Amino acid sequence: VSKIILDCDPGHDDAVALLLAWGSPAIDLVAVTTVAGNQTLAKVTRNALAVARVAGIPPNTIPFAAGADRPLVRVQEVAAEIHGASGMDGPALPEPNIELDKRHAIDVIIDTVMSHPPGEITLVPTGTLTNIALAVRKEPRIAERVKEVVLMGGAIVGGNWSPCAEFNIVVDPEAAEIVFSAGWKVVMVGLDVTHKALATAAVRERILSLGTKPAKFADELFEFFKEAYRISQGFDAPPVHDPCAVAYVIDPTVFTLLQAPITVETQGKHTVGMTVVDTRYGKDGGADCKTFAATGINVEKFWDLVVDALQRIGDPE
Ligand SMILES: Nc1ccc([C@@H]2N[C@H](CO)[C@@H](O)[C@H]2O)cc1
Ligand SMILES: [Ca+2]
Repeated sequence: VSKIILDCDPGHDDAVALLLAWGSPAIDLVAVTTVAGNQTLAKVTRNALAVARVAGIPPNTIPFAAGADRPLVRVQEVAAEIHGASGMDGPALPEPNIELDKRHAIDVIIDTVMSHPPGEITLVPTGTLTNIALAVRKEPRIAERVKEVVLMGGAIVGGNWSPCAEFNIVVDPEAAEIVFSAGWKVVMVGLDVTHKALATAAVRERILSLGTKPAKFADELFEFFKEAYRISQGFDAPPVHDPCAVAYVIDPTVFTLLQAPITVETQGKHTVGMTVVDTRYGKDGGADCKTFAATGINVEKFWDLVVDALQRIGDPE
């Protein structure tokens, strides 16, 4: 069982990542932290607590903590055209029943990592990397204590916020550069694979047939996400990015990886936020390469994990 901290900005797909992490028997969700990204910090935090209620996460079990409310250097950008004004438009959101932890998210991350043996905690960021960058700057020792960082973000080729930059990276590229160069193992689950994790009609039928409230909630998320993605990016079905990072932790064989140096462009006029994956060094990425990029995904196995997790969550209320 993998112990993870989910650092997220719910976000329709972050919500599915949280449901997957909570429902999967292969994951021990030890903390949830939020970061400004898809929407403002207040909105994504409220959304995270609403998803926790849907998932039936009992109060006083897992710390939920809010983190950075803006990027390190640049002006905050949100993705309202995809996630709506609330950050999770579509389903009615239940009232939260979990009180936020008093600590800042980065202190929950640091305290959790430093209080567990080395190599036990996996960080799973599915939003901007502001919290992760601040945490490793405040307590550099987490870089050698964390098992690995498995993040949804970036792309080997392409982008969704510019022709060559993905939202989570480009909104805070300075934070991303800190994370990719901190010395810990980083697995980048980027658009190359997440754009294949589509919530098609068949997938939604499978999920709805579970007949539970969390399944219905997920389908209502997909309905809004589908329309937003159709209008803004011309997709027939919405790519559900964030649960791909959690799925990698559950079963790495669902993905194929490329070991290669990855750096983040922070100066480019046309290329800022690009994750530059250096494929010149062949299969092991050259000496002491700690960064990996996902190149392939078994989409059927991915959705099996999501359906299984929702099935195990059942109907908590
Ligand atoms: N257009 C768009 C913008 C942001 C996101 C969010 N950022 C990542 C994908 O770019 C995911 O974490 C998702 O929550 C998705 C689509
Ligand atoms: Ca996200």
